[in-house]
Amino acid sequence: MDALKLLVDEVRLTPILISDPPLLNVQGVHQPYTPRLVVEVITRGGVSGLGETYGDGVYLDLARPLADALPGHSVTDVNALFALAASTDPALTVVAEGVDAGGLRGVRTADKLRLSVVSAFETACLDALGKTLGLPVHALLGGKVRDTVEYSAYLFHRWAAHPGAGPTDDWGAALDPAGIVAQARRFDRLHGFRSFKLKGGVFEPEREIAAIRALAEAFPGRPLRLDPNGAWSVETSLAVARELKDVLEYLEDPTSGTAAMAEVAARTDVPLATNMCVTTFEEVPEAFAKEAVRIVLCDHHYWGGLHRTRELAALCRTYGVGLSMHSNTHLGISLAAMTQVAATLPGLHHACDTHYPWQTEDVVTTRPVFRAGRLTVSDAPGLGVELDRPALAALHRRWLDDDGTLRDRDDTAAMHAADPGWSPRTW
Ligand SMILES: O=C([O-])C(=O)C[C@H](O)[C@@H](O)C(=O)[O-]
Ligand SMILES: [Mg+2]
Repeated sequence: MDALKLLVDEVRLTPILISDPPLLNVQGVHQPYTPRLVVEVITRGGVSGLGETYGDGVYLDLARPLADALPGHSVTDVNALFALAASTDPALTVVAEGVDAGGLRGVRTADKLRLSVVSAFETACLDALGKTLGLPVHALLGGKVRDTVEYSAYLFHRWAAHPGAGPTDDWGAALDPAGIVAQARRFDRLHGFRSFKLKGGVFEPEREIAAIRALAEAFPGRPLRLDPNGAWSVETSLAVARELKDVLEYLEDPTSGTAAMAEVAARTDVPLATNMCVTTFEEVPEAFAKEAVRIVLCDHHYWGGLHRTRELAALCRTYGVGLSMHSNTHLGISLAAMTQVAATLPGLHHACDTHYPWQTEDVVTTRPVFRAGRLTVSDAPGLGVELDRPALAALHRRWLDDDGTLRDRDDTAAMHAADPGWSPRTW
């Protein structure tokens, strides 16, 4: 193997806007179109590797200088990406810290944003390396321990249509327990998902408890999760846990922050999971010491890539904490990366989240097919996906044509289109 062929020759960044249904969450409603960034790394050997991450302006500001700095580095050198990203980071001082409006991903820090950018570059480098060597990405991570990866259905309260213009679909509204059960039945029929996660924090807890109860009745014995993204007080969380203790696989981020999660955890037997209070390695020691969570949702976008996802998995294994996987709105490149890394994690005992079934547009040539809620782990070189260049160009054109309103995801702003006085609620 000629090592020179593994040097990065060019990096292409393509911001896109993809259609998204009017899914409701504690922060508001999904915009009709949401930004994603496609990262393409081309080696001197002429091989192209793909990665995907958040596409809002703050991510683009971090991605552009990293893309400029990467040529000349080897796609084998993924550990060096972190230092390279830090050294080329122009935005550190201007990133506002606080709660991320769109992503519901816990406290927002410049570091987390940078890791999410690095993750797409790491994935692209591993894809290029795998394609060059004729090996799947899972082989570069030490090999798969399973041939299929299980995903769960991601249920949302939702409107039938976006207010004003926007993409449409035939799912209809789901605003009550019957609507959620109908949605679950359709997911079950279409994709065979065994477990169901309901996005909560939208309506008063009683209505969401009723939706979970209705699911338990419609699908006896199936794993059920409820995730209000930290919208409840400690007492409300405990009341919900009491009501649903016999049917929940886990309760995800019922309340905000490690201290409050630890208080809930100490007073209920329902396992608590998180993708909000443990989102960085720095947050792990306190959360594990306080036994605030029994399950951490990994996410290669948050944690800085596929290798770091494996590091998180090792930590969880060490401390007897379970592992699941989080998902935000994403396309087929990220789904392939999620599946490749999930295939290598021995301690992954919960079905992974994925928004993918809600996404009708993609930049890969072949849509992955869920069978019995599972994806087969690809053994093709790299991630096993190919870029659909005309689709990428069309979605990029949409991004170019946008006047800037949709280029930064803001679920609260999207909600204001329907209800100008709306503000996020807590119970
Ligand atoms: O906590 C979670 O599972 C998420 O934040 C997933 C997504 O961000 C979801 O809630 C959304 O996009 O509305
Ligand atoms: Mg969550």
